[in-house]
Amino acid sequence: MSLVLSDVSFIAGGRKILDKIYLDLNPGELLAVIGPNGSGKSTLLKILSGELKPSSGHILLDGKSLDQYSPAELSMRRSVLSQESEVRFPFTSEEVVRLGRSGDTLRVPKQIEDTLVNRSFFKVDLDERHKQTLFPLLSGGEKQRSQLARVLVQDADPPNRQRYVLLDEPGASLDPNRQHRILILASELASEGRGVLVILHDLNLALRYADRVAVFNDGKLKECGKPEQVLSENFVNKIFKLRTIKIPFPEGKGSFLLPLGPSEIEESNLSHIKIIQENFRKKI
Ligand SMILES: Nc1ncnc2c1ncn2[C@@H]1O[C@H](COP(=O)(O)OP(=O)(O)OP(=O)(O)O)[C@@H](O)[C@H]1O
Repeated sequence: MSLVLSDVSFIAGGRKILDKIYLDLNPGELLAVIGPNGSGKSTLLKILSGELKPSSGHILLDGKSLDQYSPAELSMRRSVLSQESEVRFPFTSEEVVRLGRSGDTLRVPKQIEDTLVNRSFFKVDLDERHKQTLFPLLSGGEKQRSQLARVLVQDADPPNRQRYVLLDEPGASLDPNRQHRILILASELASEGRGVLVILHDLNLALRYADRVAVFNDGKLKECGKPEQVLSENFVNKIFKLRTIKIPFPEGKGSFLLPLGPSEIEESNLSHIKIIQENFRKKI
């Protein structure tokens, strides 16, 4: 049982946006997808969710081709947070969240739906005031958390639990505290048995929370593996053109990447950075 991309390419506007991708998302894991702007991450998510059809290749959802599922069947198996989260209608935040259960196959008695809605709002740290606020009047971070609550509300208790949760930059508008909390929430969803894919730009969130990281560049999957192994200083420099220092936490509890600046910085401007780097290394 998994969500598998096999030899998937996507061509649009005369360009290969995704090039022969093999990737799987397994129940119980948090997979971070990272890569520079325009590297194909959101396109990948749209293909995995069934929103876009690949130009070639196959997608298998629990052993069956994705296009053999009806939209209603798909909505019971996977939930999706896309990058675009604007709502143009004058809906309250609560009305937007309830849309997450509007599919025929997701209908439940009102009392159960209310419990799911309240639980989802609680998980994303939104209260009664936010619920009743018109969506367009919410702050950017509140809109993003409402949309995440809409994704969470699609999920029910076993046996109707979603198998796969696909999140495109869920922390993009969030403050640093909430960025961590969203990743903790994503980890919990994974530890309850779901396969969770999260597109991220913060390499340190990937290092800290992901079980695996898939790195895209120019439409190609460059690496996929344990974040600690994949995200070396050299690799990050090569893919993101970003100089970093990798600093280990004590007692082998992972590490984080200290960003120093774009690799285009002239060597002569790096003397102070080299001193910081040396000092760190001496301390550790
Ligand atoms: N339908 C399309 N027609 C033409 N070009 C497209 C189409 N869809 C995506 N692209 C292009 O494909 C590239 C990858 O887009 P995508 O949104 O997948 O990148 P991304 O890695 O998610 O970027 P970001 O980090 O900026 O969100 C971009 O250059 C985009 O303009």
